[in-house]
Amino acid sequence: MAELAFFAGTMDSGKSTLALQIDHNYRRRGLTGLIFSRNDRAGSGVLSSRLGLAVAAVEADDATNFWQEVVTRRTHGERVDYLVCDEAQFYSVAQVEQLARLVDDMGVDVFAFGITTDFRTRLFPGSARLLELADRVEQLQVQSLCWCGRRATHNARTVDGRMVTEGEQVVVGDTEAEPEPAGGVGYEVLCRRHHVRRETAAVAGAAELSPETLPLG
Ligand SMILES: Nc1ncnc2c1ncn2[C@@H]1O[C@H](COP(=O)(O)OP(=O)(O)O)[C@@H](O)[C@H]1O
Ligand SMILES: Cc1cn([C@H]2C[C@H](O)[C@@H](COP(=O)(O)O)O2)c(=O)[nH]c1=O
Repeated sequence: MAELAFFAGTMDSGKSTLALQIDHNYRRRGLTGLIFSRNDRAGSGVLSSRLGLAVAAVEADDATNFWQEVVTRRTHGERVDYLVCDEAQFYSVAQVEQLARLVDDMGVDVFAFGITTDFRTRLFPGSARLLELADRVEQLQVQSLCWCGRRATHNARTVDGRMVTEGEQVVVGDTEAEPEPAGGVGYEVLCRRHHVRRETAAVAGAAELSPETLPLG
């Protein structure tokens, strides 16, 4: 039975890596899939992992109709067994509904990957619809950590190391640029406690995990 699976996690939790692995394993077994991404940090038409791997992807945008993409290909004799959909938080509600229809009416497996909430802890519309419609929601097993050592559960947007709470919902960026480009936007994953307090690593003066702050228990 085909399914719509949503793999959710904070930034930097290994979603794109898992997307590449799933695609690799399905391809090795002779299945044929399509990879979609939207606004990947590495540029347009690519799905990239921080582990260094990247593959070509179809760039989704506002005009993309996933249902039509598959119908057109199948009409031309192409096989489409599954879709890998990265950065799915940026998909529209209608696009997520197209993905669900592909599962139900065409038997296409859909693996979607994305962050659930934005820098203000609000659900992205695409992620909200995925949570509502998915057959299976999986939290990533790799824990990303807050500077204090707790599991990171929230995404903070930073400017000059300080957490900001105003701005557009969508601003492409990375957690790895340290410090982020002058005046530019960066991201940092935090536990809820430090997200609420707006306490980033820079504000706390924590360059790395300290044994004194790390709750090892
Ligand atoms: N140099 C490295 N060595 C080992 N693992 C790394 C390295 N750099 C990044 N990673 C792993 O890659 C993960 C981020 O993977 P990625 O797929 O890019 O995340 P996401 O798509 O969720 O933002 C990190 O949590 C870490 O586990
Ligand atoms: C929190 C938050 C993130 N983004 C952007 C930043 C990145 O480009 C992607 C997440 O990519 P990742 O592969 O999961 O690291 O989302 C955003 O636009 N708005 C936000 O609030």
